[in-house]
Formats: sequence, structure tokens, C-alpha cells
Amino acid sequence: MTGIDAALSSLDPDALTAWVTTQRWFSAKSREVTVDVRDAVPLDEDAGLGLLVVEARTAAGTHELFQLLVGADGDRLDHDALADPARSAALARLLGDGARVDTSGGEVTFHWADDAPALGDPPDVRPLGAEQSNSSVVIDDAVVLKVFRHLEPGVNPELEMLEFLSSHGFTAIPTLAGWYQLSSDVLDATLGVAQGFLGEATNGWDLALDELGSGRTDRLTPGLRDLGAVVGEMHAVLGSDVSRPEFAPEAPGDEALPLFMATVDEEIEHVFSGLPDHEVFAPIAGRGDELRDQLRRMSQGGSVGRLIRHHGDLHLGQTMQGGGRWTVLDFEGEPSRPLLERRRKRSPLRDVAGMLRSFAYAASAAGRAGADVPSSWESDARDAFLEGYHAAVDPALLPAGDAAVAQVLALFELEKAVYELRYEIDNRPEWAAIPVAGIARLMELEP
Ligand SMILES: Nc1ncnc2c1ncn2[C@@H]1O[C@H](COP(=O)(O)OP(=O)(O)O)[C@@H](O)[C@H]1O
Ligand SMILES: O=P(O)(O)O[C@H]1O[C@H](CO)[C@@H](O[C@H]2O[C@H](CO)[C@@H](O)[C@H](O)[C@H]2O)[C@H](O)[C@H]1O
Repeated sequence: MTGIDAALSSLDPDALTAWVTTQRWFSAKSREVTVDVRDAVPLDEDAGLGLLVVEARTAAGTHELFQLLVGADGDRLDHDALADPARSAALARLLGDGARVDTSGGEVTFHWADDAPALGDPPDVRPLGAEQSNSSVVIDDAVVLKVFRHLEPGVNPELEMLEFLSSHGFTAIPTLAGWYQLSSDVLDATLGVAQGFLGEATNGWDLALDELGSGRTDRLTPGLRDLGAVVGEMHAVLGSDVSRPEFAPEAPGDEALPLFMATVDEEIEHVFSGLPDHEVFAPIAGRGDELRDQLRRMSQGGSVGRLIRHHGDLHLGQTMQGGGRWTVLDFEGEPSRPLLERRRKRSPLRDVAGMLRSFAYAASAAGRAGADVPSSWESDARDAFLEGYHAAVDPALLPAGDAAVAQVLALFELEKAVYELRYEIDNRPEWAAIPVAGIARLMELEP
């Protein structure tokens, strides 16, 4: 036995665990974990490229599946084939060819859209090099292939949403070029999505930090009204098709609010009971019950409006501006929530709240990096974005009246800030002060 088969069969479990648990996309870094292989698929013998589905189990009994693309260096396993241009090119070729590879209990199928660009021979592939929850490579400077790391059964919302939005004429998204998926007795799941590469565009988060760092107000601010309009139009489209059950807008049932409250309540309980003993958390430590009381006060209003499929993790880093237009990226939803929850219909104001939190993040991050952030910057950014949003969204999707909208937005900002606290503790503890400040501020808000 030689090549990828040999490398897969001589795999060192300790080395595998050590590699997986130190990756940016592996969120349970703070816990003790064992990693086992659930499925191993040689994808391309000549290139020495293979696919692993691995399971990470914690002592507490949680278990999650992850995708690895691996390579054979002799009979040694290279854990990161995406860092190798020749193996990444082999993956791109499988996509471009619309290939099918049998696994021991099923198949991996690759799909390439009819109007997607023809790939080079061989394709030129390089890492995208962005701060990410997954791993992306750029193919021929034309396509970005995002390889999903955390796998869950079912269609990934990124694929589902790009398909829906493009087929309904919404153009402020990258074009869908292809995808690949696993259908096997281990798992049926989307493994990766390929989309048009926006080479000349600049990320909204970078625009915000440039603006705040330079003391100028010409990078992000002038485009925020347009960005709000793009998000409003996106929601109008997402709420427009009653013939597709998974997208048809719904009126919230009696259970919607109690379910929301219970979920956020539980999340507060979970995050606050495990707050690290560090001065960064001092402003909120021991105040979980106070926050839950605030949550209850904020939710004593009327309707939240209609429930629709939405972006689910909207922030400045999910937008790009180029050639005078905005593009919205990354429809995967919040990566650390279960897929079922990420596909659930919710008020579109949840996305708006995500973006408003992002303005607070940008102001804090720039301030922490030494910038002199004008005190009105965040509220001006909010106002411009909201003005554009309300001009474009279908008002029938929202609760009636400004006060009701403001109250629902505050409620979703609280939900998002609690999610961010958990996200930062798990992924970037050095950023935790930002959601801590956000939560402390929301606790003081008069509902
Ligand atoms: N189609 C694209 N063209 C150019 N850059 C992109 C594209 N998609 C994503 N990016 C860049 O990569 C970053 C991470 O992408 P994203 O889809 O959010 O990945 P993840 O879900 O893994 O975090 C984005 O913030 C953006 O800067
Ligand atoms: O990886 P994703 O982009 O899908 O989203 C996750 O990571 C984001 C950080 O990269 C995180 O966003 C938080 O930090 C941003 C600044 O880096 C900020 O603009 C966002 O407002 C803040 O929520 C996101 O929450 C998480 O799901």
C-alpha cells in the first residue's frame, strides 16, 4: 500500500488530536478533547489527496464532526492539504469536473454550475488568508472555495441561501459556482461551497477600522445608508416567496417568544456560570440574574413582526464594497449554533441587530488599538444604516411603529452580545472585553 491509502492507515491519533485542537476553526479549545476518525476517503491518488471526517469528543459527552483535507507525504499524513497548492488544485479539479468519488458507505459528489468559469489546467490555488471559522482557498483568482470545517447533517444554509437569493434576482451576493457534498452512512452534509471571488472589493470591517484608525470619515460612513438598503432589499426578497415552504414568511406562533426567552435564558446561564476568573469579566461577573431580568423586561412588548429566513450572522466582516456596490457574504449563520437553529425563521431585525453590534465592535476595537473614536461615530453609523434599511425593507415584515422596532432591536442586540461573549471566550479570549462592555451597556438600557 502506498500514497494516501498508506498515510491514512498509518495515521497517528495523538498528532491528529494535537493538530485539530489548535486550529482557529476548532472552537472547544479550552476543553479536553479526543479526536477519532469516522470516515476516510482517498479523493485523488495521484495528488495524494484525502478527506477525513473526524469526531471530537469532550469528557462532558459532547461530540462534533469536522472535515479535514489531508495529504500523503510518503506514508506520513499531512493534516492540511489546503496549504499545498498541488493538492488544493486536485480538489479544484474534482469540483470543475463535477466528479463523483465512492466512499466505503456512500459517495462524495462535486458540482460545478454551467455558468461558472472554466478552471485553468492545472488550476492555480492559494489560501484566502482571511480570519475565518472555516478554510477558504482562491482558485484562478476567480472563485473562492470555502471548505466547511464543522460538519452537521443537512444542507448548509450558505448553499441554500445563495441558491434562493440568486434565483430570485438578488444580485448583492457572490455568484454560486459550485459545491461538494458527502452522502454516506456516516453523514449527509454539504462539505464546501464555491463562489465568485470579489478580488477588487474591500471588506466592510477593514473599511471601518481604516476610517476609525485614520480619523477620516470617508471610508465606511458614506456607504452605510446603501448598505442598510442592500440588507433591507435582501430581507424583502427572503420574505417574498410563499411557494417555498422553507422560505415562506410566517406569523410567530404563541410558542415563539417563550422559546426565544428560554434559549437566551439558558445561554446566559451557561456563559455566566463558566465565566473565567479574570478582571476582564469584572463588569458583568455575578450579574447573570440581572441580565435575565433585563431580558424579561425587554421582551414585554407586542409583536416581533414576521418570521423569515435571514442571514443569521450579519456583521461588517460579512460585507464587501467594490465598484460602488455592496456584496453580502457568508450565509452559514452563527457557526457555533446547531444547523437546525441556523435554518430557523426569525425576525429579520435579528440581522439588523447583528450589524448594529458590529458598529459597537468597530468603535471598541479601534479605541483599544489607540484610535481617537468620535463619541458620535457609533450612533451616526446606526442612524445611516437604519435609514437605508427602512427605505428598502418590506415594512410588513417588521413590528408596527418605531418604538416596537427599537425594542425588538435591543432584545436581539442582547441575544447577539451574549453569543459574542461565548464566541470570544472560545475563540479569541483577548477580544472578550468588547462583548463584556456591550452587555454591561445593555443592562443599563431603559426598556
Ligand atoms: N467571495 C469572496 N471574495 C473575496 N473575499 C471573500 C469572499 N468571501 C469571503 N471573503 C473574505 O473572507 C472572509 C471570511 O469569509 P467568510 O465567508 O465569512 O468565512 P467564514 O464563514 O469561514 O468565517 C470575509 O470576511 C472576506 O474578507
Ligand atoms: O466566522 P464568522 O464571520 O461566520 O462569524 C464569527 O466570527 C466573527 C469574528 O470573526 C464574529 O463577529 C464578531 O467580531 C466581528 C469583528 O471581528 C464584529 O464585527 C462582529 O460584530 C462580532 O459579532 C461573529 O459573531 C462569529 O459568529
